[in-house]
Order: sequence, then C-alpha cells, then structure tokens
Amino acid sequence: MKIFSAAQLYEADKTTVEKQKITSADLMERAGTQIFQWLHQRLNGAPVPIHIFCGIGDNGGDGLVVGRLLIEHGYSVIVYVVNCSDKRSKNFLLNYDKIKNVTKNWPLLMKGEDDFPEINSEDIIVDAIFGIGLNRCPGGWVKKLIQYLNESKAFKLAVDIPSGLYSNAPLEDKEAVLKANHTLTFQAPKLAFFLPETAVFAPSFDVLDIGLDLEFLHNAEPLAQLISKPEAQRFYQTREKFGHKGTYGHALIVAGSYGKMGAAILSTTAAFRIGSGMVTAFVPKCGYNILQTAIPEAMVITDNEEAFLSDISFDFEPSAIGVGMGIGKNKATVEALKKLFTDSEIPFVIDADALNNISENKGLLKLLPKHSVLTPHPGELKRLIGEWKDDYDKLEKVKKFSEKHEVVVVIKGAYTITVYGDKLYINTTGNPGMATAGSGDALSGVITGLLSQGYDPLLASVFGVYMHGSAGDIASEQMGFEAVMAGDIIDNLGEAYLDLFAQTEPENESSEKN
Ligand SMILES: NC(=O)C1=CN([C@@H]2O[C@H](COP(=O)(O)OP(=O)(O)OC[C@H]3O[C@@H](n4cnc5c(N)ncnc54)[C@H](O)[C@@H]3O)[C@@H](O)[C@H]2O)[C@H](O)CC1
Ligand SMILES: [K+]
Repeated sequence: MKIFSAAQLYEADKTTVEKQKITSADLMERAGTQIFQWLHQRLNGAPVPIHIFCGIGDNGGDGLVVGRLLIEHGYSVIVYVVNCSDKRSKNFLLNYDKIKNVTKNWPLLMKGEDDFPEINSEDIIVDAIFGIGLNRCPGGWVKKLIQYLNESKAFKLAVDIPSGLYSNAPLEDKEAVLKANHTLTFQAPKLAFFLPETAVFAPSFDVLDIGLDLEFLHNAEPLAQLISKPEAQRFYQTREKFGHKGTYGHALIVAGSYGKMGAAILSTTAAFRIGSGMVTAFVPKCGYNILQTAIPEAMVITDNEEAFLSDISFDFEPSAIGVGMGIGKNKATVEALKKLFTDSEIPFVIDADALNNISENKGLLKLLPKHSVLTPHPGELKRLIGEWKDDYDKLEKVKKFSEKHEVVVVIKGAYTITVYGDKLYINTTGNPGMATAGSGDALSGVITGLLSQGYDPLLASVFGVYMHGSAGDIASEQMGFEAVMAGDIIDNLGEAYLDLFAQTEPENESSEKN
C-alpha cells in the first residue's frame, strides 16, 4: 500500500471529482458515510453520547456528515463547531445547513474555553477539528481544547488524522495534538502514523476506501510504501521441487566474541530457519564447541584468536555474509573487517559492532561492496550519520547516506523502515515483545539467509524485516509480549512462512486493519 503526501491526496481528490463526474460534496458524503458505517457497525444503536468536534474546513465537513447520519439513525449526538476562523469551507457550509434539517439541536458554536463541554468517560469523542489541511500549529483556546480532550478518558476517534498532526511534516508542539485512540483515515495511511515522534498520536488506524481515482493513485510516486501481507506474498520466491542445498546458498555468519557467542548462535539459526541451504559460522576459537553443540547443522570455522576476531579467512565462496553480531570493538577486529570488506565482492549484511566499528572508522564505508545492507537501531544510526532534528530530517539524512554509499539501510524500530536511495519501505509486522536481546541478531541472520538464497539486497531486507516481525507476532500471540525471547522469534519463522499464504476468513469491511 502506498503512502501519499497531503498535496497528492488533494490532487487525487480533484482528479476523482473530474473523472467520476461527481462534486466534492459527493466525495465528502462518501467519506462521512464510511465513518458513520464504521461507528454504526460497532455501536449497533447503543445510546452512548457521541461528541463530534468539527473544525471549519473539510475535515469539519466530514464531521458534520457523520453527525447528520448518526442523528438520522437515532444516536445521541452533540455537534460542536470549533469556530477558530470565519473562513469556512464550501462543503462545511453545505453540510452545516444540511444537519439543521435533521435536528432541532443546532451545532454548538465554540468560541473559547467557557464553551468546553462536560464529557463522561463512557462517551465517544469524534475529532474532526483539523485534517490534512492543518497549516499552522494549533494555538490559543483551540490548543487548550485539544488538551482538554486529551485529558478525557472517553474513546477518541480521529477523522482522517488526529487534529494537530501534519500528515507528512515535523511535529511543532506535541502538546497541541489530539491523542486519538483510533483513527479512520481516508484512502491511504499518512506518513506521520509510522514515525516514532508522531506515531504515538495514531496508535491504531483503519484505512477507509473512499474510491479516489485508481489510475491517479497507481501512477503517483508515493512518499513511502507500506509492507503488509499482500506485498510480502509478492516478494516470496518459491522453493524449487528439484532444488538441493546448494540451490539455497551458503551463508557465512561472522559473529561472536568471548561472552557474546549467543549472537552467533542466533544469527546462524535464523539464517537456517529462513531457508539457507548451508550456513557456516566464523567465530573466535572460544566459540567452537559452543556453536558445534548448539547447532549441529552448521559448519564452524574459527579465528586464530581465542576471544575476538582478528583475521577472517575462509576457503570457500559464501553466497552471502552477515557480519558484526557480538564481535566487539577490538583493534584487531577493525583490521580484520578492513581485510574482509576489501577482499569480498558480494554485498554484506552489516550489523551491531560492525556498524559501530564503521562509525568509528568511516574509511571502512568506502570498502563496502555496493548494495550491502546496514541494519542499525537508532543508537547505531546516530553514530553512523550524526544527530537529526526530527524524524523527517532523519529520513532525509538516511536517504542521502544510502545514495552516497549505495547501500540499503534498515532503520530498526516499532515500524522498521528500509531505505534505498530515495525510496522508503515501512514494515507493518512486529510488536513490543520483540524489544528483547538478540532480536537484532535474528534479523541479520534472516536477511543474510535470504541473500544467500538469491533474493536481491533490497528484497532480502524488506521481506526479511516483514518475516522477522511476523514470526515475532506469532510468538507473542502464543506467549504474550513479555515472555518473547529472540529464540522464539527464530523458532516461529516457519510459522511465518505458513502464515504468508494461509487461508483467512474474508473481511466483510472495505477497510484495511492495522
Ligand atoms: N482528498 C481527500 O482524501 C478527501 C478529504 N476530505 C477531508 O478534507 C480534509 C482536508 O480539508 P481542508 O479543508 O483542506 O483542511 P482542514 O479541514 O484540515 O482544515 C483547514 C482549515 O483550518 C484552518 N487551519 C489550519 N490549521 C489551523 C490552525 N492551526 N489553527 C486554526 N485554523 C487552522 C485552515 O486555514 C482551513 O481554514 C481531509 O483531512 C479530509 O478529512 C474530504 O472530505 C474527502 C476527500
Ligand atoms: K481530525
């Protein structure tokens, strides 16, 4: 699924109206009707008080449509107009008139703090104050209203986007954004829903299809691509009936140091579980017995040093190399990396201490084979590219870094974002249970294992991140977030493959769950 900018959505809106020969009011009716249906299906006529806060633009217009339809269906509705300006939009005014046909209780005009209503915790708040047309940070009493609503324990449903959030620009004041419990967003999710500083305001959402012109949406270059099951299914490469272990490559995992041999075990196992034909672990001498005992399927080569890596030499041609998990920052290890990067022509997966060593010895970057995959968590990324002002600045810096060094960067987080040149791929699988030691080692093993099977570096990254997250989701469903350990993620990679094509009950809604 594509993520578009606010400007593109306005453009799509315009094209749709022209091509479908409808009015913009018709489109608003469609949007409002979708929101109404979502609520109606869940409330089923329950007499819960619904407070709808409408701004004076088209987001407010959507709120008025929802209000009218709810009133027509007998719900207990109070509509407020957050009267922050006289510049009411055409479709706001049209629906402001229409709502007066269905109720004697005209919308309440709010002009300041004195007009803030009492809201009980069992009530529902519908936030239709600002949508994607936000053009400045909410201030004055409107900001106070947003704060007042945030303090309420009532369920808060945002229309299109939580008010005060820009769809694709940095946050100015986190005190002036509505903290929605759920957001119903039109046609495509907004970039702000996926970035750490702003995602907290839209912790869950559904995408409502309002029938914007498909040709326009198909041809528009998105800000980012969202990776869910349908995309992952397309990435999957079928295993051949007559394949043999050589068909699926020979991955080399260069990992571990004294006290951190678990990292090597996790990456090696993950490379196997994602489908590598063969996996060799290259570890310091102290890891030999550990690896041979823990993973009998793996081959093991050792360094001359007992406790750290100093000379990474091997006598076969791996089809992919993952390096860095638990290797430490010994000087000799830096030299070993230099030689490894210089001698190899195939792209690497670079993780953990290999990233830290690169950050401290930037010359190593130039030695990296093109299309290598770097998998930093936020701390490692900061060491690599320096500080950033906000999430958007971070993405721009990573894009430049990716372009300059011709590498794929996997920014790990709640929504892991894979960056390649100016393209962004946002993953949708994964959960807080995966914030656990070794989860990153598992991911680097997964990506290395996919590379070894012939997935290209970008696909291996995007698909690997999806599969890793999906395995983590299956693990958490079985045991709860807290109990998940990295090994559980790896153990469920098989289930994640099965889940990829499992038959599921068809959804009877035109919405995408998240
Ligand atoms: N294209 C679509 O997908 C459709 C979107 N719909 C809805 O329309 C809104 C966008 O409406 P728009 O009128 O352009 O903008 P807003 O309603 O978000 O608000 C604009 C309004 O508010 C003023 N304003 C902006 N920021 C502030 C501020 N900080 N303080 C005070 N006033 C502010 C601004 O000047 C304007 O007057 C979209 O989100 C959807 O909900 C359609 O209904 C269906 C098609
Ligand atoms: K809103």
